Amino acid sequence: MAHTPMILDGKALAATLHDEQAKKVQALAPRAGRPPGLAVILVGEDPASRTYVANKRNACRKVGFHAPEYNLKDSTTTQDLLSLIDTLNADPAIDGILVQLPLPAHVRKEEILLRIAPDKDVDGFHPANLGRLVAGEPGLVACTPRGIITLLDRAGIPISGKHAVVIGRSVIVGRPMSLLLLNRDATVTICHSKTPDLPAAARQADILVAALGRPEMIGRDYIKPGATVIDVGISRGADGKLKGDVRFDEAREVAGAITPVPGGVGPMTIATLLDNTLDAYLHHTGLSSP
Ligand SMILES: Nc1nc2c(c(=O)[nH]1)N[C@@H](CN(C=O)c1ccc(C(=O)N[C@@H](CCC(=O)O)C(=O)O)cc1)CN2
Ligand SMILES: [Mg+2]
Repeated sequence: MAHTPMILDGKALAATLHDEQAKKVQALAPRAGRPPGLAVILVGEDPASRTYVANKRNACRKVGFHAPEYNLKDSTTTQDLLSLIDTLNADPAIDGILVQLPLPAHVRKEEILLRIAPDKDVDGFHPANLGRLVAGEPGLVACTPRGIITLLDRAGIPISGKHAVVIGRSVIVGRPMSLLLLNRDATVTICHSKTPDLPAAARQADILVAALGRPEMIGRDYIKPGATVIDVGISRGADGKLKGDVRFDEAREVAGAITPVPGGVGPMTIATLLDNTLDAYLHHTGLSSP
């Protein structure tokens, strides 16, 4: 009989989370006298970024957030963006500020991310929040890795005591992912382009997180039978189809559980952005979760 892994359906879980978020907004907004507010900033015309930002704004509005959108020209300067962030930092209707990445090359990204008030940093990219994660203290955590933890938890996949291998060391995914897994008592190996014998390192994993950004690089030989495989990669092939970093058809024959692309990690990133904004809203209003 063919082996069938558990499919970790991020799209379905994101829809459930959005229902839960809408109920929380309904319960909390009358007490706070305002809904949660997320400012969504896009600079330039990158088509993928436009799609993600539209999806974020639509998700926010569906659950009842106040979600002003700032679509800025590619020629926007670092100074223009800093001024906008200062205004939003001071705006009591705004709980979270989202600056979609990548920014145009002429914008000084580090300066922008540093300017966002840490308590409104719903992407978790500010050094203050990264530092809290390193220290194992509560703070806002990057959406993709936090969303992956939620996906594992809701699927009942244990983390404590497991060996997790994270391929990729970006500040957006690989590094915070490794720390979140470590904070949940996994034994964590971080791999990257200079890791010798990457397949052998990956085969140690009970939980394998592929976030290297190389389409369909991870095949059967990287996966221990029964492992949970989380595919963070997303790129569009010449045929127009979305591809992950994992060869899904090979991986499904060995993995115990696996995320599809699309419909796995991506929708969880957006659902988690809303969870982070709700956390910031609770902090700002002094309310507790219903
Ligand atoms: N400020 C940020 N910038 C970026 C982040 C981020 O978390 N914060 N992450 C990525 C892009 N990203 C969110 O912004 C993102 C990527 C993919 C998806 C998603 O839902 N993907 C779908 C497919 C969508 C499609 O058809 O293209 C899926 O996987 O099913 C959501 C968010 C970089 N920038
Ligand atoms: Mg730059």
